[in-house]
Amino acid sequence: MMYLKEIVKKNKVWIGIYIVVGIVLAFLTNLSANYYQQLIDHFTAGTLTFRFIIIYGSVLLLICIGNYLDEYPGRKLENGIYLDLKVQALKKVSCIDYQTYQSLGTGELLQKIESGSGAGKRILFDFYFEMARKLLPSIGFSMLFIWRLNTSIAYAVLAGYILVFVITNILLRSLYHLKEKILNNEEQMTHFLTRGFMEMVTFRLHRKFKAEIAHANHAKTQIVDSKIKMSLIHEAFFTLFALLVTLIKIGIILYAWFTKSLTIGAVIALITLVDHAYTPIAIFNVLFVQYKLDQSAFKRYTHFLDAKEDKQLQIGEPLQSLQGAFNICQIDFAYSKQMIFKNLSLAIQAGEKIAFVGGSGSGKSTLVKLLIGLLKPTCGEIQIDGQALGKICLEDYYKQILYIPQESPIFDGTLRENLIFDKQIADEEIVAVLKHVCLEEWFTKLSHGLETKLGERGITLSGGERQRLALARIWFQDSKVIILDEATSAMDNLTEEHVMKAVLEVAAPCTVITIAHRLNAIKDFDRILAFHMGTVVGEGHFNELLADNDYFKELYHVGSLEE
Ligand SMILES: Nc1ncnc2c1ncn2[C@@H]1O[C@H](COP(=O)(O)OP(=O)(O)OP(=O)(O)O)[C@@H](O)[C@H]1O
Repeated sequence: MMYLKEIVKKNKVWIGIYIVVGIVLAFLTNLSANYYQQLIDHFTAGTLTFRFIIIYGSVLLLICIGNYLDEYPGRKLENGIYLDLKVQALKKVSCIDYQTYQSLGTGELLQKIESGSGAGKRILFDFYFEMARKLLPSIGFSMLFIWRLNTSIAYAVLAGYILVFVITNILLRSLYHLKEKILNNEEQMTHFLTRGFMEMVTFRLHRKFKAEIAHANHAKTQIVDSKIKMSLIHEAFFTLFALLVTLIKIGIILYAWFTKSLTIGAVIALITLVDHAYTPIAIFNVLFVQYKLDQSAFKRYTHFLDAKEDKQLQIGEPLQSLQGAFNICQIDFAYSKQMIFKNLSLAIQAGEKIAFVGGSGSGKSTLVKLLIGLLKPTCGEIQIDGQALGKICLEDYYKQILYIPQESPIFDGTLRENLIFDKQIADEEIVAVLKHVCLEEWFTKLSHGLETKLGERGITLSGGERQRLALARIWFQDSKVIILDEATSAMDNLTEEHVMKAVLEVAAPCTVITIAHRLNAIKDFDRILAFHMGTVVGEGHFNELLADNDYFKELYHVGSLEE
């Protein structure tokens, strides 16, 4: 509820207006029923006046105007709340803890956000606001007018309310179970859709789509069956409810007929008022059932909003001007139970060009993620320019470093966005940089130039083009530390050599940390660290390691054979 309270606080003025307008409208609607009774009675008694018709007409006119004016705050709040909840999800992603983020599935999460935002909007807008502005005032005002006309009928209407509540609560029990089933299956459905879309090539070549469609069909059947059952239960309630209202109306007519205590106007007004008193109850019941069911969808969404955050992104010691010296002091790190580093220590000088090499799974990418603060050591400390990395404000740190990840270095956006993000840089300057990364010719073929859309994960580019584009960012960012995780692995040898030369030139004053599998690419690096199962098993310049280190020699020869 904390998240909904925040939204209420943000929109308090409009919510206030919306509720007040609703209450006034509920009063006027019931008042009009009352005037209608008097109008009929005056009419039959021959005492109707022009003044009375004007007053009655004015009330009806005010209702029309009020209903129209009500639309503005109504639509503003309805759409605003739903979209605010979606924005909250993006805000959450911006500060979520990296390991928690890794444990989330895209498809299921998207469905959770979609269902949760809709549920949150309905909880506030369709339930709480409707209750405050329409249902409670309507019930209150109609009961008041019924009471004034006849107290016995008012008691009968109240007894009906109690009966309706009892039935609703019985129905809710079976509906909960169905709703949970629908939500689970809807999340599964989006999961199958998202993964089918993202893994199209793998699934097609492994002929997995048949099984995938069968899974999706199973989820579909479950959703459809559960939704039919839910509708049937809802409809059964409505039928019972319509019967109850009909019985009360017949009861009023019989009562008036036997007792002769009511005028024609009063009978008509009572029948209208019973509708005014019971329609909100019928609506309330639908909304209450929906509210209870929405709570389960909203809880699944708030579970994501409550996920662990990386507090260090905003809070921490300020980091002034970065020099780029790292000191890794006796760190331990494990992924759940898999120990990756035990008591690892090493130092990197400011301005040093250092490469991490080693077999697959030896921990190179994990170390890099520890150095950029995405992962946190379970023990020990990483220092940057003598300051504990675990205590500094990461936003300050990220302003001064550049990291090019192994997976998907290009995001869904234009070429310009992918190169300079939100900076303002002249086109000529951007195009000039493309020459350094051997993309000049490729660029001239683009029909939309810098505004060319690159597709999800840069799907319209070759692997080597993606990597060269990502490396071009080095020219646009004033970084003191550049970290590259296999940033040239998809390039041919010639292009790799040319691009790396240009990168090392522009990054001459910076600390450069790179992970490389192709060892020829790091011949000119100041120092190479060879990793094996989370420990450093070799350290030195390329030629030294090739001469003295068996593990490095093996990596080199196997790599050369592969090439
Ligand atoms: N998010 C994760 N959760 C659990 N285990 C992980 C996770 N990421 C990596 N690992 C495991 O940690 C170990 C080290 O992985 P890491 O990616 O650091 O290796 P690497 O040396 O960079 O390998 P490669 O050269 O193949 O990229 C591997 O055994 C890997 O399976």
